[in-house]
Amino acid sequence: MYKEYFKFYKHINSLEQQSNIIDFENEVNTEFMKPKILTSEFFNDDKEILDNLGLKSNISDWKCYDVLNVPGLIFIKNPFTSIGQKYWLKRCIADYTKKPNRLNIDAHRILGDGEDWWTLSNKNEINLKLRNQLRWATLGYHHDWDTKVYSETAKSEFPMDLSKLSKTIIKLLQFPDEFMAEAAIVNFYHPSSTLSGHTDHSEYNLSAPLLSISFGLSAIFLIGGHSLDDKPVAILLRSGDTIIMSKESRLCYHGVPKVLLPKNDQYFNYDNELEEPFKSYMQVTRININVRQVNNV
Ligand SMILES: O=C(O)CCC(=O)C(=O)O
Ligand SMILES: [Fe+2]
Repeated sequence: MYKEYFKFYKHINSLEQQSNIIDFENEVNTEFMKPKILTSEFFNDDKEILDNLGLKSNISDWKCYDVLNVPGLIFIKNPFTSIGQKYWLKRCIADYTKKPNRLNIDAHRILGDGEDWWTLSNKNEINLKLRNQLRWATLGYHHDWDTKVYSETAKSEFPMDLSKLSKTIIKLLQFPDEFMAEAAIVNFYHPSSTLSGHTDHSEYNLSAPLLSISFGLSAIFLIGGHSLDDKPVAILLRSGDTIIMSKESRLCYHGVPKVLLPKNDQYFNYDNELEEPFKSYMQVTRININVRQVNNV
């Protein structure tokens, strides 16, 4: 079932007549989602912390939902300020892609000693091709995509700011345990990119939630059950939208069958006031930051 739906959504060209896609921009459809009430305590005490992390500091601006078809899946409608989005985008593009973090293009040996992907991609026209070759960066524990294991020998320091952001969002959602951000994958998508259905099961701690933040182009996120035979639901993710995979949903099949160009998404919300070269890169890019706790405490 999952694969058939994936194929279907991969080939759609616009959102028109796609009434099956859950779109949190529209009226809240109580059949699919339940608004989640956050207590104001944290907000009142820590407005400054939220502001420093690029998050909206008023509780009334946070719109969170439980996705009823997928128990444990929480959707947060863009909790970032416009300044916050720009900050995180630039961190992903220009900083998290530097050593010691690992990139898919490391294997191609394109970057010389002391060279980094973003600086080199912007040096001249020829290197523009390099821009499109980056698909992912791993931070903290570097996930080995071949062996699918996290190893103590393949590990670098996890960025403090991203750790703080993840901990704060998890705390706001009133999860009982403190979240330890130990591994992250930053995915870079272009309009023709897809990510096929998979489960993230390599972490030793599978009861901790997984945090997934998207920026830039909108995309269809397809999430099913614990088996590929379960019927999936399609959710539209726009810039800033954040999802938490916890409890049952933590081990559900999920993927990205479609990245949408702005002209195909009437509610495209990304207010591209970036300076070059970030601006032109983000016109054709979706970034997803996937943060995981690896170990048990
Ligand atoms: O891009 C997304 O929204 C999902 C990424 C993902 O599932 C992963 O990196 O494991
Ligand atoms: Fe995943």
